[in-house]
Amino acid sequence: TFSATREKRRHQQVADDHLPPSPPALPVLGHLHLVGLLPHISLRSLARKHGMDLMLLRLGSMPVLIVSSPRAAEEVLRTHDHVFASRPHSLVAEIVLYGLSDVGFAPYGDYWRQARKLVTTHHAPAQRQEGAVVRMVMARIGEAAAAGVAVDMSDLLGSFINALGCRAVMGKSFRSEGRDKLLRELIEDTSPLLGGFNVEEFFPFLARFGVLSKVVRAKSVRLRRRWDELLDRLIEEHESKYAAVASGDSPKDDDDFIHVLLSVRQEYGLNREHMKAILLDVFFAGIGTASSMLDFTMAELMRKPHMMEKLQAEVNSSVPQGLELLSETNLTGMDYLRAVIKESLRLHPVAPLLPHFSMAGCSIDGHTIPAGLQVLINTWAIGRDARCWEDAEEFIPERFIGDGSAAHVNFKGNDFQFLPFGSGRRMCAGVNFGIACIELMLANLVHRFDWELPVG
Ligand code: HEM
Repeated sequence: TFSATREKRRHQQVADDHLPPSPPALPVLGHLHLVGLLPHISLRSLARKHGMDLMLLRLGSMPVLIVSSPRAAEEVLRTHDHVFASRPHSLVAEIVLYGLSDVGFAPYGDYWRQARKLVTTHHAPAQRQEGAVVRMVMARIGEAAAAGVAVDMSDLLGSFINALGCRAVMGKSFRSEGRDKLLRELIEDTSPLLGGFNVEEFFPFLARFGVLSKVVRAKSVRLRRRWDELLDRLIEEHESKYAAVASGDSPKDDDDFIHVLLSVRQEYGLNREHMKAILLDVFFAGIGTASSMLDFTMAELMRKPHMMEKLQAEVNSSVPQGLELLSETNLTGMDYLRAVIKESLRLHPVAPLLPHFSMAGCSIDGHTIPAGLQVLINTWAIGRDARCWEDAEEFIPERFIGDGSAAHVNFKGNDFQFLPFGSGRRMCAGVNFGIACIELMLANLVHRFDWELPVG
């Protein structure tokens, strides 16, 4: 028995020797104190010192693999995609997302596969709603411009994407009873909890005893109640309308996403909770991401007026004179517009750390990667990796066009130095819709108005 134990320890030692490198850790906290308020930035600094490709941290009691280079990201998202295609468990997501019945946080498996298929195949109605919403935003900017007052672009772009998302999901009733505002508030309150670095997630043994989890759990339960109130009402209204249309008592006038969910409910075996979780996903994934992305793009362009002018020249020369509102069909051949959006996604990815989870053990570059490991892919660091990008920290859209150094690089998940939508099985399910919204809005904003930062 003694020699068997010694042999086991020796094997363990050999396996540990092959783990990815780690910085020195503190007792209990591990490396948690090194993470800071902007984890993607501090993790890049740590990776530079301790493991440019892979680095193993212990955050509280949780081992977490940090992936910081395009090469290592390709190993995780392509070579071993089948191993890493799950998500780490999250206490908050479990409560807010109805036991992980959504797509984004669902563990890998049949439910996730079906829910993802549903979102990717049936989300299209949204694309037909854009015109009305763009018109609304342009009118609001027009009023501010006429009065000569500054506009809060973050607020305006947020409300644009919010309105678009609401219309796509809820249909024509999206503004009644201030639901669009309520939804925006709910998203703003939920995002920090769902997207945040909650300490409790790294101390599951404490959470089990209820030491740390009480506050987060209480907050999550309160949020979930508020979501329930809104989503139940929306679904019930749609159900009665859906029944009236099915019995021929009412004409079919709406093909929003809730209607789509109702129509495929049986086919996909969806219950009410599944529907609510999938709706939440579409709100979160679609609304927060696109508006933050537009925000960064406008900020970059206003800081570089010559690029703003170049973009305006491209847009103005491509559309018929006198056209007030551009639609998707006017956007063909706008290479600079696309390059500006790519460059903005490179420097400011909306999901700077992609969360994955290893379902089995594997080996990467001779390192042992155990099963059950949380993985964070630092797409922010990868998009600024000086080994793949010239003047990596500079905003230079030209790199993506003509004979620019990244002219061939795309965000479809095949170029691992550029992962704004991820790659592999868990890649974003709304790339085309997201990009279409951003292109349309940006083109309209620069076509219709001249922009500058207010003094100071
Ligand atoms: C500019 C806009 C958007 C950006 C930058 C973006 C980015 C991302 C990223 C980085 C991921 C994680 C990928 C990974 O873990 O490897 C993701 C996942 C996801 N996105 Fe998007 N997204 C955008 C818009 C949308 C829209 C409009 C939808 C609406 C349907 C959407 C639906 C999803 C879903 C459902 C997932 C989870 C996929 C899964 O876990 O299987 N996204 N997105």
